[in-house]
This record gives sequence, C-alpha cells and structure tokens, in this order.
Amino acid sequence: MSPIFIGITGASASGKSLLSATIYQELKEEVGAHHIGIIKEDSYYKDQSHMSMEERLKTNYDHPNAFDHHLLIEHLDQLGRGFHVDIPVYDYTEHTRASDTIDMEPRRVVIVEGILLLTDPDIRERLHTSIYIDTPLDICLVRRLQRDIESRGRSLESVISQYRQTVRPMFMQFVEPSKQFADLIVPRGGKNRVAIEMIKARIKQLLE
Ligand SMILES: Nc1ncnc2c1ncn2[C@@H]1O[C@H](COP(=O)(O)OP(=O)(O)O)[C@@H](O)[C@H]1O
Ligand SMILES: Nc1ccn([C@@H]2O[C@H](COP(=O)(O)O)[C@@H](O)[C@H]2O)c(=O)n1
Repeated sequence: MSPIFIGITGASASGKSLLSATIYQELKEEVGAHHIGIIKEDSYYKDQSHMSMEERLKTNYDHPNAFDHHLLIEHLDQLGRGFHVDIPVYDYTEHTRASDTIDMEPRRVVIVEGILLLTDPDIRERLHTSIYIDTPLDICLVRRLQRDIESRGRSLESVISQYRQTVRPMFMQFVEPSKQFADLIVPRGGKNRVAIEMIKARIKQLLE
C-alpha cells in the first residue's frame, strides 16, 4: 500500500516539529508506531563538507537552492514503492551532513515537514494533504533565538544577523507565498488542539 504523505510547512520556529511530533505521538497509539513516520526537509540540506567554514557561514539556508529536493523526492518515491530509505542526518553546527544515515522502513503515513516544501511543485504533487502553520513572525523569532542558542550552537548576534540577511527576506519571498498551496492553515502552531484533532481525523479518513 502506498503511504499517505502529509506536508507541514511554515516559517522557521513556527511549530512544525512540535505539530508533527504531537500528531505522530498521538496517532501511533492508534495506528501503531511502525505505521507512521516523520521526514524532515532539513535532513536534505546539501552537504557542504567540501567548503570552508567561512564559505558555509555565507550560505543562504532559507533559499530553495540550499536543499537537495531531488533526493527528498527520490526517497518519497522509494517509500511509495515499498522500499527502505537512508535518510541523511544534518549537523546544524558544522553545516554539513553527518556520515551516518537513518534507515526508514515504508510506513502507511509519512509526515513531511519543512520551510520550503510547498515551493516545489514536484513535492506538492506527492502530498495528499498540506498544512501551513501561520505563526506571527515576532513569535517565531523569539522561539528561534532561544532554540538556536540552546541547541544549534549559535550566538545572539549570529541569529539576529542571519534573520535580517536571509531568514526574513526568504520567508517573504518563498515561504509566505507558498501558503496559497496549503489545504489547511493553522494559526498558533503546535499546540492548536482543534487543528491537531482535525489533522488526525483527516489522516484516519485517508487510511480507510
Ligand atoms: N504553540 C507553541 N507554544 C509554545 N512554544 C512553542 C509552540 N510551538 C512551538 N513551540 C516551541 O518553539 C520552538 C520552535 O518550535 P519547532 O516546532 O521546533 O519549530 P519549527 O519546527 O517550525 O522550526 C520549540 O522550542 C517549540 O517547543
Ligand atoms: N546550516 C543551517 C541549516 C539551516 N539553518 C536554518 O534552519 C531553518 C530551518 O529549520 P527549522 O527547523 O527552523 O524550520 C532555516 O530557517 C535556516 O535558516 C541554519 O541556520 N543553518
């Protein structure tokens, strides 16, 4: 049986991971842990191990060119044909792919989450339902500051500078306009209970 792909997108730190993890945790009780999985678009950032750290720091990580969407699409198709895939592991501190990968077996439901999913027509056409998390940008920035300093090895100055130079402009150019392709727009992010219940009901309906 071909998996059901659910896309979750929105600004950086809008709550994509939290919403995906909540749906995953709650649905796995009902459909079984082996039947549902999550793929992060971030895992498909291009490897930059051949570049100097100075060059890596200049990369625009919020532009579609930063991602290897070809590999992501290939993996969605392989899962669709019932094959295992080796998902890359991304290192935000080094800005490179780690040498190891994570084996993912075919699942009945695969949640795919990331900032630029809906900008790519080849990804859009593979998603059975797409969700855009609409969290105000100031809230996203505060969350990102905290997260990037605590867990992605960044300084306050670097987060602010990256936000001004690329994160916000690319959000305006690519992420926000991709909202038009979403089936559902969720305000406030990962703790919107009504949205979580609606998305779970939709997934269960698709599984029938
Ligand atoms: N609705 C919310 N209320 C409070 N904190 C939230 C909410 N949604 C997300 N967060 C927190 O904000 C941070 C970024 O959320 P995350 O889900 O990782 O964002 P994204 O995956 O979109 O980058 C995390 O620490 C997360 O726990
Ligand atoms: N080396 C990198 C790679 C990505 N980023 C930032 O991550 C953001 C996307 O991840 P979310 O979990 O926040 O959706 C994106 O906005 C990139 O700027 C980075 O800083 N460094």
